[in-house]
Amino acid sequence: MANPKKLVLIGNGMAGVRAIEHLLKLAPDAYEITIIGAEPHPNYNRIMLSSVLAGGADMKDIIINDWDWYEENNIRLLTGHQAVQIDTKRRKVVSHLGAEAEYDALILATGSNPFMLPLPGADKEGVIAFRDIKDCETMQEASQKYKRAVVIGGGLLGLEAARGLLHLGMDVSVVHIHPYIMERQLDETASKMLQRELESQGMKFLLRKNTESIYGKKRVKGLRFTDGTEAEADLVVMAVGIRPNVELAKASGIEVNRGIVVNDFLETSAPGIYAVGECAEHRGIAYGLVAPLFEQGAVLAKRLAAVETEGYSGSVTSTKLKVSGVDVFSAGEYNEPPGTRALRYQDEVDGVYKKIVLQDDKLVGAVLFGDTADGSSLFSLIRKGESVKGREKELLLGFQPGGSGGAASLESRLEAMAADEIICGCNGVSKGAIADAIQSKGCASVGEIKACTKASASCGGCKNLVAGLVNLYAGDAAGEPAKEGICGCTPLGRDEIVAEIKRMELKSVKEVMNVLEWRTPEGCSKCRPSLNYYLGMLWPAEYKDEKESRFTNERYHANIQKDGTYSVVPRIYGGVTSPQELKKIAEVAEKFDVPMVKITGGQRIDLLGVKKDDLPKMWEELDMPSGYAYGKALRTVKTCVGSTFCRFGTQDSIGMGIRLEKEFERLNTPAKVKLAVSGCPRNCAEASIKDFGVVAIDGGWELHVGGNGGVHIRATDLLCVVKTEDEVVEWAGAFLQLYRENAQWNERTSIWIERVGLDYVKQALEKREDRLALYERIRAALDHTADPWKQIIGSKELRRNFESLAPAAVPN
Ligand SMILES: Cc1cc2nc3c(=O)[nH]c(=O)nc-3n(C[C@H](O)[C@H](O)[C@H](O)COP(=O)(O)OP(=O)(O)OC[C@H]3O[C@@H](n4cnc5c(N)ncnc54)[C@H](O)[C@@H]3O)c2cc1C
Ligand SMILES: NC(=O)c1ccc[n+]([C@@H]2O[C@H](COP(=O)([O-])OP(=O)(O)OC[C@H]3O[C@@H](n4cnc5c(N)ncnc54)[C@H](O)[C@@H]3O)[C@@H](O)[C@H]2O)c1
Ligand code: SF4
Ligand code: FES
Repeated sequence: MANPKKLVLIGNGMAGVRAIEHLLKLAPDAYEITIIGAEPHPNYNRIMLSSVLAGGADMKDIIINDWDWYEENNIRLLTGHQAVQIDTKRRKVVSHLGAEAEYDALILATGSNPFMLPLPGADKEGVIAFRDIKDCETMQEASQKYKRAVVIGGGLLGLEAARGLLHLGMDVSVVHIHPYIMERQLDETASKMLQRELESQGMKFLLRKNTESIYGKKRVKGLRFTDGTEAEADLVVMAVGIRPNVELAKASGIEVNRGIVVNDFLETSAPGIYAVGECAEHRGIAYGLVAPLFEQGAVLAKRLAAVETEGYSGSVTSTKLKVSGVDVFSAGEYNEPPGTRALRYQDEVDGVYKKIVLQDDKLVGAVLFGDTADGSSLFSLIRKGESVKGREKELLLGFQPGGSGGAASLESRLEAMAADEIICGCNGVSKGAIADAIQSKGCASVGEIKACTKASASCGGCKNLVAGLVNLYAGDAAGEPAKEGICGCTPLGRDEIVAEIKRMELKSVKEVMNVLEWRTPEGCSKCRPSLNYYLGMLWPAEYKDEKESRFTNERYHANIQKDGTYSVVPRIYGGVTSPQELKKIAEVAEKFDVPMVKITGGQRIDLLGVKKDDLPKMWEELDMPSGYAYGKALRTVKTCVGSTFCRFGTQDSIGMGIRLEKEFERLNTPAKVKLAVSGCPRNCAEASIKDFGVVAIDGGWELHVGGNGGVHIRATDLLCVVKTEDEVVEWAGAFLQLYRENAQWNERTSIWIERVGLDYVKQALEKREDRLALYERIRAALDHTADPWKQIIGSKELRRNFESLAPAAVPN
């Protein structure tokens, strides 16, 4: 295009930049674009600030478009610039630093301002809102120095802030003006169930409290309420709603009501000026959730690209609270207005509540607590507005607990969904669009689908559904398997192989290769250990481990070193040893001329440089269990000193760590597994980079999963919060077994979780019956394990292997 027009966007946030993304797809060369953003960051996912605060994501993970994206798209970006003037005659915008940008078209996407209650003392240090990265950092810093936090407002934002502050180790109270929390999304029953659940996680509630003033000298010390009571606080977070940011528009003479008034094409009263996002008011509504804002952005992009559009006609919204361990969904009319009827299901044992609201045979609202899996289906029906006569009970109870549960019920749910049902509420992506991305565009993972369709790119709440669709459709594409075989010896993928082993009850590596028509009769160094693992996992009682299918390290139960010697790491439970044990290790090291004794990162002692022939003798003299430092197995359980000695410790992390290690030692896993237990959120045992990390909080334990501190560094995701040590063990066992049964051989939990999605894991573990079934299966597997060093010491035949120089069957 010869003379591109000039487009200026004010507000580098979620709605404005999404509109630009659409526009770049529709008409990449139509405009010369300038973006002016007051924050000093590139465009980021504001929604995920809650997860950053709660330890479920890193700041770096929430960038949507990095600096390079602007450059690649020839966008002039002015960050840290607040637009302060719009000259509508000369069509020019001026920033507070004096930068200017001329426009033919201008988009206002200035978002909202958090509403700050105009209370005496609201200007004190330590009184903040929760809106941007800066607020998030302020809370993180405050938690290092201070203990007591009060959140004013028990809505979505307030509860997510409170959960994050609990994670940061603060004592948190939520002050709410109404008799029950989230009254804008929930009825009283669901709200009370939610409150109980959050209380069990350590959150406190002060209901029916109207704040009168904030006291303290320079920094806040507490709040005073109108009923005369007080609450102490070193940090106050106000989350009492938002107000569209309209100042600039108003000052520029653009029509403003609550928000900047726009028509169905997002046009404001000023020619050439559009508004999109939270700052815009469409048909009397200013939205505060991304789904409608993204819909607006898509319409605006079409308008700017001169592509025909019917315009934006408004949205029905749904919400989900993003608090780990709590499933809450609400859509439409949740409070049974006159003329509606409601159907309810309540199960106090499993903590499940469901309500659907009907009007004239149509579904107009839904509230779900404890089991939100049907949320997207119900929401689709609300949006469609079709009659559900005769199906009411099925809608309420169709997939109630007690069904097949876990992955199977997810699959059947997905199969039953219509193609136009929305899977990703934030981005409005339907089942059909995802199926098409898998089948026609070759997307084979959640990440690829996200890149292709945007599904799962915002709150991430739909990841398990997207992962479920990948499982459902990958493989159907054009009748060909979408996945590659596990190696060149077979076209079959991991899931097909495991399914066939189960179906045909295949019991040896050779049998699998024969029956499944391996291309190479002996297999290779990839498929043989995988098959050995899958067979052992599926038939723990009957399958005899095939040593020759294992790598050298696992055959000799020691790590081979570059000079051909081995290293020996005995198990030291929870990193706790004793003078007697240390003396024994020292004597053995001297006796066998061990050239180096090293303390490992996993709190154990490594005897390096041991000759192969000496291994059994050394194990005999050590008389300690194998530490499995060589295997795809449970390695260490790192612990901090915890409440036994540390003044910050809230729980006995050493005892918990030793219990976990004793419970799961000798467990074979798809790849190595490391655990850690910290006695408080200071997290000295680095639980947030372990496969399963346990962090003590007041009155309970946070369970984190999928971390990795190695080459591919990944922080854990928060799985849930539990109260007792027994629950920690039950969840750990269930999680490890789920991983054992579903991951590919050699796939660390960090990669596996990225592939299947945290929500898949949460859903598979959320029901106690499913957890207990998994736990029983892991116990059954553990019942058939024995310490390999002891087995070798006690068997002349096995000892002989260490004298011979037989080459490894499977090269490393
Ligand atoms: C912690 C948190 C969690 C949330 N969770 C969810 C959720 O789970 N689901 C959901 O749907 N929504 C959620 N939301 C709401 C969602 O983030 C917002 O609806 C969305 O970000 C609004 O997009 P926007 O572009 O209109 O505004 P914003 O994303 O706020 O962007 C506006 C930008 O404009 C800039 N700006 C303002 N004035 C000027 C000016 N004069 N010059 C230059 N720049 C300016 C601001 O600094 C800001 O960067 C959450 C919000 C928060 C704070
Ligand atoms: N999971 C999500 O979808 C999510 C998460 C966070 C934020 N958000 C969005 O961010 C925006 C801001 O969230 P929010 O929770 O602040 O807004 P909100 O308006 O939804 O809730 C504010 C809550 O504060 C309470 N309140 C008002 N005045 C009070 C007072 N003086 N004392 C105590 N309580 C008082 C209200 O009763 C209400 O429940 C909303 O648009 C929300 O939808 C969404
Ligand atoms: S993590 Fe453990 S050692 Fe570190 S401060 Fe907390 S209790 Fe103490
Ligand atoms: S539902 Fe929020 S990203 Fe899909």
